[in-house]
Amino acid sequence: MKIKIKPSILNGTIEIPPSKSYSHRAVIAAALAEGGKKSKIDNLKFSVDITTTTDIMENWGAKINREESSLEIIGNGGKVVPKDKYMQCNESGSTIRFLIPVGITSENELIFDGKGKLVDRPLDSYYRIFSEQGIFYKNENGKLPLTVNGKLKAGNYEIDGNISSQFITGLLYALPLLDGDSKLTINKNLESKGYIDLTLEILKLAGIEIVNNDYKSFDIKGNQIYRPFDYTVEGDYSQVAFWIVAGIISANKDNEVKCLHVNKNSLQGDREIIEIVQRMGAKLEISDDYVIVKPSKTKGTVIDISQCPDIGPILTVLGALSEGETRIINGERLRIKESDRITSIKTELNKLGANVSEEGDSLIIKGVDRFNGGVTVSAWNDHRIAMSLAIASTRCEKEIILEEAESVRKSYPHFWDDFVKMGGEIEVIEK
Ligand SMILES: O=C(O)C1=C[C@@H](OP(=O)(O)O)[C@@H](O)[C@H](O)C1
Ligand SMILES: C=C(OP(=O)(O)O)C(=O)O
Repeated sequence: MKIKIKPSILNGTIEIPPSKSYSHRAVIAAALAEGGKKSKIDNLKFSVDITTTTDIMENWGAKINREESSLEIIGNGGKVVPKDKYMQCNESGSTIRFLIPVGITSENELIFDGKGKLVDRPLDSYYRIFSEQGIFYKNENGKLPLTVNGKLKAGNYEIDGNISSQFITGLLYALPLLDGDSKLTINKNLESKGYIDLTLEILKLAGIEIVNNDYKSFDIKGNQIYRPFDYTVEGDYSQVAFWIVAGIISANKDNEVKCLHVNKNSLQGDREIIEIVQRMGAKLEISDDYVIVKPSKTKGTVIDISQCPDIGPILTVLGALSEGETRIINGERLRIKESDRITSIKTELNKLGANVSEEGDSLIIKGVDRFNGGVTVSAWNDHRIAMSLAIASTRCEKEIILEEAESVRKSYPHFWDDFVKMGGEIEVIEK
């Protein structure tokens, strides 16, 4: 979809959508629970990624009743018996990396497929385990589809912590279901650590016991049983980041953007957005479950993005409109998301008139007063790039055309409705 976005001033109150990361985890844990009793998950939105995970868990034997923004699940008792061995993971890294090990906690032949950049996103950490355990797997040139045939064995596992935390989450979900005890050791630096906290929180809620040895290793007893639970998903810090930046860069100093469902005490790693923008000089009013953002003059800073990669693109927008230089460092993992987010955000913001360059895995951003706009930009089929450019458009002099605007459906399908509700002006040029 191609849309025209007119420069506009965003203002008002926004309901932040539920956390995608918590939603995946809650659906999977509830779907693995002992049968009979229902789990209920409230405040769930069916983005493409969450629908993808839910569909697979249904295929694997969970009984699922979907409402508009909630879900009731009767679990499969921790035994994965697929109705169909083909799993379409679409573009969701979380889905495929969480579910590969879970799928082979029972002896199975499974085909995992994907779309877009997921076809190439790394899965080597699992291939190494398959080779060690003699589990059959096949993929052409290292790309999806991937066929796996076998069953995981309890024992010692090792994962590098600096590629994707999603492998660790996948194993933390799978290993409790195996016949014996396991130990998962994390080599190298653990990045995206906050996501492991979310995993441990939901596993605990489902009655799964894991001993966390300071994130260096995890002891996991086998033969554990997932218990049903009721759970309400909290607001998504990766998404609130867009609205926080929208409020900060607003050209009208009397504006206010109020973001609802923002848990002050959240374990989400992207909560870092609050501290980072405050450090840059943003004026925020923070309550237990909402944040009010006032337009503020911000100053460049150094941002280590290794623990909160998903807010990298929108922080680049803020840096590009802040005084002086902003450096976003340690961004290696940004390159293996839905797009290479270092290159995609740099390229598109520079088309608008920003001054962003790449230096290794860092973004070096020299602030400008405003963007020119008046050009066509692409979302690179990446939801976070689409939303970042939408927010950037509010400080353009001229309207912009955004290609692949539909990519927001991956995590935030009603983003454009919210954008318009907040005062944004868009026109669909090509469906
Ligand atoms: O576990 C999760 O829910 C996620 C982990 C992160 O990935 P990495 O650990 O690969 O950085 C993040 O980028 C992704 O959007 C969601
Ligand atoms: C990288 C993301 O998700 P995933 O890894 O689940 O595809 C994201 O939502 O930005």
